[in-house]
Amino acid sequence: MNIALLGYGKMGKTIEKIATERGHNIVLTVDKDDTEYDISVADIAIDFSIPSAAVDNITKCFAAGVPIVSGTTGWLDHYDEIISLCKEKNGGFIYASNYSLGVNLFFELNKKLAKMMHPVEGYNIHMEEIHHTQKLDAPSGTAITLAEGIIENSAKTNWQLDQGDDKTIPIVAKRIENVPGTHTVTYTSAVDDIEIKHTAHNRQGFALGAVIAAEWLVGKTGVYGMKDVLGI
Ligand SMILES: NC(=O)C1=CN([C@@H]2O[C@H](COP(=O)(O)OP(=O)(O)OC[C@H]3O[C@@H](n4cnc5c(N)ncnc54)[C@H](OP(=O)(O)O)[C@@H]3O)[C@@H](O)[C@H]2O)C=CC1
Ligand SMILES: O=C(O)C1=N[C@H](C(=O)O)C[C@H](O)C1
Repeated sequence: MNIALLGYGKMGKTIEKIATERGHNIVLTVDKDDTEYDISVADIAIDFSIPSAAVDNITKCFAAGVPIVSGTTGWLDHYDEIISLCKEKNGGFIYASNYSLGVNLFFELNKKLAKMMHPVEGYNIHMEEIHHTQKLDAPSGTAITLAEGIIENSAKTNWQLDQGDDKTIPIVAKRIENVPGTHTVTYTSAVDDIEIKHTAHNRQGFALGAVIAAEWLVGKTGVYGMKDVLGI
């Protein structure tokens, strides 16, 4: 598979290593200053860039008929318009806030726990995410997906940074040097806590998941998620 990497930073470089080990070719890498390039040299694009570049990068892929695996977070205000554009252009698209197998299992566990806790009285929920200090968006995309999983399965209707109430899940976002990504969901009562936590030790799980998603998406059209890729 010939891959274009849109965003050649920490994730782009980790994906390059794993994709090459799996026998793929990186035919194009794009960073901030690369404005003139031909994306159609690639069978598939993988975007791990920055929030303000994601929509433009995805749009260019649809225009060129190149399916795209989108990993960049912090652009979801434009999600609905991107999905409409994908359908209009008959593009191929996967977005996941987190491509690691472990986090995708954690997403399912989180939904099941929220469903179990829904009828139980006396517990308050809060979430915490910790990432490295270069991260541009807060809360993390993964934290937003976790919050959405709780909202689908409880009486909560929204999330907010730092503050919560009966309807609102509070998410605390911490930035600490070199942390790849840690997410915790805690239910607290007067007598105990129930806590589920995912800790990424490095970026390899995210990168491997993105390459597996690209292998799955290549040659397809339509809008998909990691549940489709992993069959969970
Ligand atoms: N879904 C998932 O599983 C994961 C998602 N992420 C997300 O991926 C994104 C990237 O993370 P990470 O690699 O750590 O970040 P980095 O800052 O290390 O890399 C981002 C790269 O994007 C480049 N860039 C800037 N503008 C553009 C543009 N217009 N087109 C293409 N590339 C551009 C930057 O170039 P320059 O340095 O020249 O500015 C930089 O090399 C973030 O949004 C992060 O939240 C991260 C890990 C996992
Ligand atoms: O910026 C990061 O590094 C990460 N971003 C993603 C997110 O916003 O959830 C995924 C992972 O946690 C690492």
